[in-house]
Amino acid sequence: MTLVPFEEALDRLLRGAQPVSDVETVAIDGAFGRILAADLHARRTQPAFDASAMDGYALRAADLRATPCELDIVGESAAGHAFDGAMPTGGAVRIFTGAPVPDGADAVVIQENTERVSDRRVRVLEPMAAGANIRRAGNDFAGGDVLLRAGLRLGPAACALAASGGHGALPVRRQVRVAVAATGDELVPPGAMPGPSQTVASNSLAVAMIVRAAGGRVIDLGIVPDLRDALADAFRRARREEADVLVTIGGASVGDHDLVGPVLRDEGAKLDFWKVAMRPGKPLMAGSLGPMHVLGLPGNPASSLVTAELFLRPLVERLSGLPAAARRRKGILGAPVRANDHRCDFLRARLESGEDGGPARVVPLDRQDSSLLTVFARADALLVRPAHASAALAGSECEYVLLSLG
Ligand SMILES: Nc1nc2c(c(=O)[nH]1)N[C@H]1C(S)=C(S)[C@@H](COP(=O)(O)OP(=O)(O)OC[C@H]3O[C@@H](n4cnc5c(N)ncnc54)[C@H](O)[C@@H]3O)O[C@H]1N2
Ligand code: MOO
Repeated sequence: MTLVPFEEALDRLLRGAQPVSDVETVAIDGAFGRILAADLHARRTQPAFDASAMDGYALRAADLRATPCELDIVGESAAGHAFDGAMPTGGAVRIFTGAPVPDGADAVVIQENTERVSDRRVRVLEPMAAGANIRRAGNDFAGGDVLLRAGLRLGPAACALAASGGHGALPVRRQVRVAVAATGDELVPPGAMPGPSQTVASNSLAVAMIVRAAGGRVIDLGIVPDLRDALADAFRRARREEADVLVTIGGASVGDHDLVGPVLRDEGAKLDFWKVAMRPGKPLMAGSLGPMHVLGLPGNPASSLVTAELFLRPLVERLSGLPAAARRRKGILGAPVRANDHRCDFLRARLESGEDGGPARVVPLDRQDSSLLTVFARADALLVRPAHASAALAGSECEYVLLSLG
């Protein structure tokens, strides 16, 4: 197979992805990061009453014609404990932030602008306008208002608004299920000490985190040895568990033990492309196995992580029904770069803040070998060098992709 250009590969992958439509209800404290499945209406009005915005005294602005002037304190209104009576002319009610403004009062004077004359009397030092320091009922929202629109990914403030609007549970789209299999006889799980000729399955851990950052749920297929039967079993398990996406890591190249492609074909997968004109990540594989999307990531650590960021993450977002995130940004090259060949390069790079809030300086890190996690862990971004790009000097414009949590 010839190398598919990067943009075309991404486009082909995403074009075939239909968002999941199943809806479920989750308790609001578990809704962070989930996607709202329907417009959410307020079940109540907030504030439900005219509320004081300050600590001070509720009064009638018209009673302050000549200041300083003294008013009779006729009671108290605290948050959670309203003043029951009506406030007479010339009266004042001691009031605290968030407390209901008593009937008859139309302004709140902050206590710094008063002097307490006695238990029963307060002197107001300055005149004030009606409405001052009062938050009107419905100032934030009224019952029936649309608080949040379907399709929104729920963050802390949106969940707080939903709770304030009277909701304890929310309708959300079900999470996209992503089965992740690390393949290779040499792999041991994180935390275990590898024996001779072994290494730690570090990629699957990071890929799972990228899936979760994109809003997906991980089905961990563990470490699968380079054996046809074991791979076939893992792929069948992914289907049984109704994964939307099957991700394999490693075994994607052309070696005798690179069995992911052959076993996928035996299991009936249709491979759309294998090998993309990009560096790292050339042996990336994409296709489908029944209703499941299949993405075979190359095993080298940087290759796995770059392809997970650039293909898996947008795929999970698309299947979740999220709008395409614009993660490409323009920056300024922080070091000169060579002319590029036919593979689009994604160089691990550090970001430095730009002058006067301008675009960031993108500094490619020294070593770009695809096995280097030390380099990746220092990177905030991937500097994009398109196929056949000419050499560029420090200070010229460039494009970069922000990494997860970067
Ligand atoms: N003759 C050729 N050889 C290779 C080519 C090629 O075109 N012709 N392409 C190279 C490129 S580019 C890449 S990328 C790698 C991809 O190889 P595989 O996807 O088959 O990966 P493996 O051989 O299984 O592993 C490569 C490397 O990564 C380590 N690995 C694998 N899985 C994990 C994991 N889950 N966590 C951490 N490390 C992992 C593995 O131990 C190997 O060291 O192929 C080149 N070869
Ligand atoms: O693509 Mo490989 O990913 O160059 O190491």
